[in-house]
Amino acid sequence: MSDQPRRAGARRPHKPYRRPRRDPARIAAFEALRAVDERDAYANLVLPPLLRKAKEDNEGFDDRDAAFATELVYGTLRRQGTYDAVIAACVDRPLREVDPPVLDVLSLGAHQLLGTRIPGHAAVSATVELARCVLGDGRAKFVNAVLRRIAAHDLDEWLKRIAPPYDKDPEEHLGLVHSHPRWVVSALWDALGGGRAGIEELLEADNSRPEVTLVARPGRATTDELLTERDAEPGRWSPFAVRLADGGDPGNVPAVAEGRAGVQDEGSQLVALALANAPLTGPDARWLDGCAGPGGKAALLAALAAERGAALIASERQPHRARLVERALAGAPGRHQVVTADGTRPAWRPATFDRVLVDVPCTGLGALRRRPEARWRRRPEDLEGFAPLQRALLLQALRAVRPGGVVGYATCSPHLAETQAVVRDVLREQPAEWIDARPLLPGVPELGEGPDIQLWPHLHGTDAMYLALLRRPLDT
Ligand SMILES: C[S@@+](CC[C@H](N)C(=O)[O-])C[C@H]1O[C@@H](n2cnc3c(N)ncnc32)[C@H](O)[C@@H]1O
Repeated sequence: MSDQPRRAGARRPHKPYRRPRRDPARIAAFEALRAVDERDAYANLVLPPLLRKAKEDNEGFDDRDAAFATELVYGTLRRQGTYDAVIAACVDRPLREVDPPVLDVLSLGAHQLLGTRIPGHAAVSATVELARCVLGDGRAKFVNAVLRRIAAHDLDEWLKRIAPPYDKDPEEHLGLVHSHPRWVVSALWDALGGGRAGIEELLEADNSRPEVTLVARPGRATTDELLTERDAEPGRWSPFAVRLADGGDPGNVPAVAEGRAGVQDEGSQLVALALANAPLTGPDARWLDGCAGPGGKAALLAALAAERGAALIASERQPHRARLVERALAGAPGRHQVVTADGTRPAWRPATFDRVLVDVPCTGLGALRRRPEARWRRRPEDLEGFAPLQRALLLQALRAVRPGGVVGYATCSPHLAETQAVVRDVLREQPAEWIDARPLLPGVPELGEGPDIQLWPHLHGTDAMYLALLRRPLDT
């Protein structure tokens, strides 16, 4: 071969330059992924303003485009572990050496190819156009080459190639097939117990979109009123719950706009209900929500307390979250007050309350359906950060309740280090009677062996909420 530079005339004729086709939905999805990646943003917070902007800037950008962009972002983030392994098998360098924006475009392409019904050729060409818009023509060629390799197999075939056999390494297998970090698979399995079928159902439930559930706050709205909404169905377990089937927009429900109803997972409703219904002898006049922000459970507790003539104090350490609690309680019946206070250094005297809820800060491993990026951001070390706070909040709750009164310890994580381990440790320091919470939720199956309860997305359709109910002994 000649080492003379080729004359221009000998080159293949250039195709005329064509501007890349702009697809506002895919561009919004890419920008959301960048924000999640670059500045640890939350997808559910960054996406709505991006979609509003896409609507303003692009005539014809409609609700279907917005739904498509949302599906791309949530689907890509949820399945990121699987897609990363597939992409790694298709590039000739370690993934950490691939530019993050390029990786985001590849992940969006992988999701369209392996996780949607978009035909392969359309998924590749639309993603290459996106790459041309947001990365430039040079890197779009790399994207094109990688996507063609990904498109050579379907998801099942890729899973056979990237995941070890179940029998060889069950946790790694499940982590890759169901796109969860290995340590999360391990922790969820420890909490759930049982064999392969249950954990697989749970991991898949984490990858599904949760229904929108409303709460009709007692005394302010009724489920009958909410059931007049389009595609509304009664809740499965909570007497206050109404589910909005696909496409339901709570923003359009008048009772929600007026604060008489709210958006609240049924698991959270059941926690508030179980605490309110725990048997109590003696007065039942003062209730405390010690970790109230943003106020979902406080709003339901306030309504339940008002029915009984009890007063609620809703306490929250962070001032901006305390303001959210104020907003959630605005217009609520009965007596209630919001205070900004650190629950580990209480602003009230010991033995003040008849019922206390502490819904403690946690890893949120029970709400992975809602926060698609959370599973990749959390680290096992986070547990060590939460542990002392969770113990301190429960200990102070047991001191704040009067002898004979009831404390509810709740987390939105089923991790045993955040649930039973905390309760057991605190009970060694501050003895209390562990009440069987299961009879307080009649009709709700599979609540575990008791006395505490653990809800699960795959069994109950709720977040994986945990609740332990503890009664302070009369002689303390
Ligand atoms: C899981 S969230 C509570 C959710 C709330 N119960 C609801 O249903 O809307 C935990 C809350 O505890 C608050 N928190 C964290 N540390 C606290 C402390 N030391 N004292 C009181 N609240 C605290 C957090 O700011 C957060 O708002």
